[in-house]
Amino acid sequence: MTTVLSIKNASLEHGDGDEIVRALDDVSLDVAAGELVAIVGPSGSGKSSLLAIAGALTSPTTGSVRLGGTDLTGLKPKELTRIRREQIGFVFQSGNLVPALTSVDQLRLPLTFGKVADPRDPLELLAEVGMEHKAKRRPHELSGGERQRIGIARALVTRPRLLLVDEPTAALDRKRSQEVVALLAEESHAHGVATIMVTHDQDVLHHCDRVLEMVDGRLGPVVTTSA
Ligand SMILES: Nc1ncnc2c1ncn2[C@@H]1O[C@H](COP(=O)(O)OP(=O)(O)OP(=O)(O)O)[C@@H](O)[C@H]1O
Repeated sequence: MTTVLSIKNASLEHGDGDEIVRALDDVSLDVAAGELVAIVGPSGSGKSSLLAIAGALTSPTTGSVRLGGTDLTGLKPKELTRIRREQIGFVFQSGNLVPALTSVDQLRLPLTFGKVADPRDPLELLAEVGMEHKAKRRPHELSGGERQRIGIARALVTRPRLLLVDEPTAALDRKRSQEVVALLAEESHAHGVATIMVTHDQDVLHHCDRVLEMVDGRLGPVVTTSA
């Protein structure tokens, strides 16, 4: 299987002098094309920090991050911005949609930020996530689960290699949570997207190909959950 993301021995420290917080401590993680990896762990354990280095939002203090064979550490901010736009999709807790835009326009928006080599067709993608009948709706006319589907579709419209998902079920009931994470698994498998999902939701872990736990900045196999 093709490795899309390869994090090697990454540490991330915040602050300086006496106030140093080690948010990531010697973390290594490979994620393959088509794989959905869940990261669980207590609050403050470093999950968001892991998404930040995987998403080229922050460089690790030590160690390396490679995406599609390119070493991100040492690239200039402008190059990192281009890589984020072209190769990485982000999905947030509550969809983070633009209030004034219809569903189909939410998907068109990322295609207006710069040239996209091989975009998905927004209407086809809406249909794939089961939302074609709500193409003209604005976010306030959608349920939480529907907004999350649109957020996922928007993140996929540029055909990213890597999808980073932060607590996608935080605002959803159990049934909608299942549907949203099942959709993430389907999309990752069908389109060869390497997906990392941070979650507190034990009930959705069975949709994931691997579950890892972050504890005090260190990443390892799950020891405290039943998954
Ligand atoms: N910009 C920053 N400056 C200083 N410390 C930070 C900064 N960002 C994060 N931290 C610290 O790094 C550690 C890891 O934080 P992180 O946000 O990655 O945890 P998390 O597992 O995502 O938490 P949560 O589940 O609450 O979102 C925490 O101790 C946090 O206080």
